[in-house]
Amino acid sequence: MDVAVLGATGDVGRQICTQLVERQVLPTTSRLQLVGRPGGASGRAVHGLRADLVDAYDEHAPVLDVALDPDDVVADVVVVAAGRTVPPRSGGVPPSRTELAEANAAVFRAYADALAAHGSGSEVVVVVANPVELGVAIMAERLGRHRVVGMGAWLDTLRFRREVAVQLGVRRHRVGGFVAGQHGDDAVPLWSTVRISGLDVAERERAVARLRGARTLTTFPAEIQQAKTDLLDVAATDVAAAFALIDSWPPDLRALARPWMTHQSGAKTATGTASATIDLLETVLDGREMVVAGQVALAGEVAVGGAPVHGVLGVPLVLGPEGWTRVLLDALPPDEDARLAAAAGVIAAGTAPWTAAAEGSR
Ligand SMILES: NC(=O)c1ccc[n+]([C@@H]2O[C@H](COP(=O)([O-])OP(=O)(O)OC[C@H]3O[C@@H](n4cnc5c(N)ncnc54)[C@H](O)[C@@H]3O)[C@@H](O)[C@H]2O)c1
Repeated sequence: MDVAVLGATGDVGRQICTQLVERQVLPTTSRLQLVGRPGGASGRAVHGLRADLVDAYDEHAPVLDVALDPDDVVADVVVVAAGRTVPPRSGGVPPSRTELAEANAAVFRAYADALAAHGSGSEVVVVVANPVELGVAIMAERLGRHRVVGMGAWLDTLRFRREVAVQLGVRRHRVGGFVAGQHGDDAVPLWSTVRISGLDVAERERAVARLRGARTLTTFPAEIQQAKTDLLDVAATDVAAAFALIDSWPPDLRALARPWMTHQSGAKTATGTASATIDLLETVLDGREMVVAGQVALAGEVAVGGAPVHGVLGVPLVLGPEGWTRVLLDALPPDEDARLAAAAGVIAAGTAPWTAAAEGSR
């Protein structure tokens, strides 16, 4: 199986390529295509990245190949890490959400059109670039919705599991449970899906109640906004104190606040993002099925707020070699259902201007 990484020389793309090779996810007979864009800095750097990876990992590296034209992308699995990113607040005037969406919609469209025209018709696409939901919407329209998965919800899920695990004093692999919704402020930690290996139902319910206290998700959006304000305030003079402050918060808030602060610190979140992406790639490449969370284009498989969702939403799902097959979401408690409905609304509003229906009406 071959993999192509679009935006290979970006911070996230480079980490994905490095981890793919270093962790020997691909056999030496497979091909890893490093995709840059012609004319820009990445068009030059992508050749250098290839040489650097060979330098480091020649003994076990897959065949490394460079492509600069979307029409030349050939792979069984395509990772979309190309596009603009939101700079930290200290990095000048950030692009608005609309500007970011406009810029990256063009990138998503260019690669999706090329894959639709020249691809095998069976590539699985993992969207990393933001807005993840927009990438999924645009690529799913052109390539078929079951072949396209956004990885933001899986990254959010791993972060949430880690924070729950830390609080319980256990390792992350003993904690299950998912984060759904939108990647970003409208992520929805599904506390009702939390499982802790070794604990029976009653013990788990007691443990979760202890972790959550009296809070529900009703106040979660306000808590996130307050957390950001407080962190910017503290980090203005002491970044270490800002991270220490996060440690004093409950697990679901920490799961969102810590990566946000990491990005604000200037370190970015490339390593964790790449590692979560590799999880999904390993699943697809291995030919096995795994329950993960991901942003996918739904066609009514899930109902939130009493209405079926026809659009992109992060949900727990079964991922396999041909993409995602099923959503795994039982009836939710009212606070989770309401937050998920709100997230679906935010995503629908954010993707609508760039979907085929909107293009057709221009
Ligand atoms: N889903 C997640 O959990 C998650 C986490 C972190 C970052 N991200 C997103 O991943 C994306 C990449 O982040 P980064 O930190 O690597 O950014 P970066 O600026 O370091 O790299 C961006 C890459 O995209 C390429 N690129 C930009 N515009 C392009 C275009 N028009 N055509 C082709 N290539 C283009 C650049 O050449 C560069 O290689 C961003 O959208 C970021 O928001 C997502």
